[in-house]
Amino acid sequence: MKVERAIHDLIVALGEDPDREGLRETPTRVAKMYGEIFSSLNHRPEEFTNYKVFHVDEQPEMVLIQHIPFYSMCEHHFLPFFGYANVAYVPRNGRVIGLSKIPRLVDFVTKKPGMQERVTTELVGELQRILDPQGIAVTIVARHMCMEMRGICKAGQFTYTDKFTGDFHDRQDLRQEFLQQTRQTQC
Ligand SMILES: Nc1nc2c(ncn2[C@@H]2O[C@H](COP(=O)(O)OP(=O)(O)OP(=O)(O)O)[C@@H](O)[C@H]2O)c(=O)[nH]1
Ligand SMILES: [Zn+2]
Repeated sequence: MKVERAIHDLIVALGEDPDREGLRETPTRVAKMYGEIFSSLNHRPEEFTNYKVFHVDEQPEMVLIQHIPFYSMCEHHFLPFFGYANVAYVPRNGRVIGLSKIPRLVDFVTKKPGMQERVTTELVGELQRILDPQGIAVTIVARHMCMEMRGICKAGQFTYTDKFTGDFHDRQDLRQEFLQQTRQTQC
């Protein structure tokens, strides 16, 4: 209700007519939309991400989910930034999580106002907390609408961020394998 009222007031403040046909239901629609794209707000990570941990007797060198699409909103302008995340980890003592949980984690850290750097480090932080693996690699490539449709107005630029911990930080061969495997990723 508060968001609906705020959007109604915004429409008026922008000089539009909140009662014209196309805008009449807009406050309700936008409130519903924010509920969807900011669905991680007001959730503590621990309650949202208490995923089951499985054990495998023999573990692979790395588990990599690549090209995970995401949409988020920049906290500076409330405009979208979107792209792909690549997430890998080296299990410790055969401890793994369900594959679907990695894209779920990406959704969790992107469905709130944020910055690409924080999305990158929060992904690492959450995976560390859940699995305490021997190493984590995260790369993100994204386009930022606040740089494309306003301000500096440069379309088609890609912003790349990464973070490597543990084995991915210490072992160049492993990091190279990860980077080679994910090289094609664009948004
Ligand atoms: N580091 C970082 N910056 C971001 C991200 N998303 C948007 N920004 C930047 O946040 C900055 C906000 O800067 P301000 O100077 O306060 O805002 P502004 O006057 O609208 O800046 P301009 O975009 O340069 O017009 C801008 O430079 C944006 O490009 C992000 O994910 N990471
Ligand atoms: Zn922005």
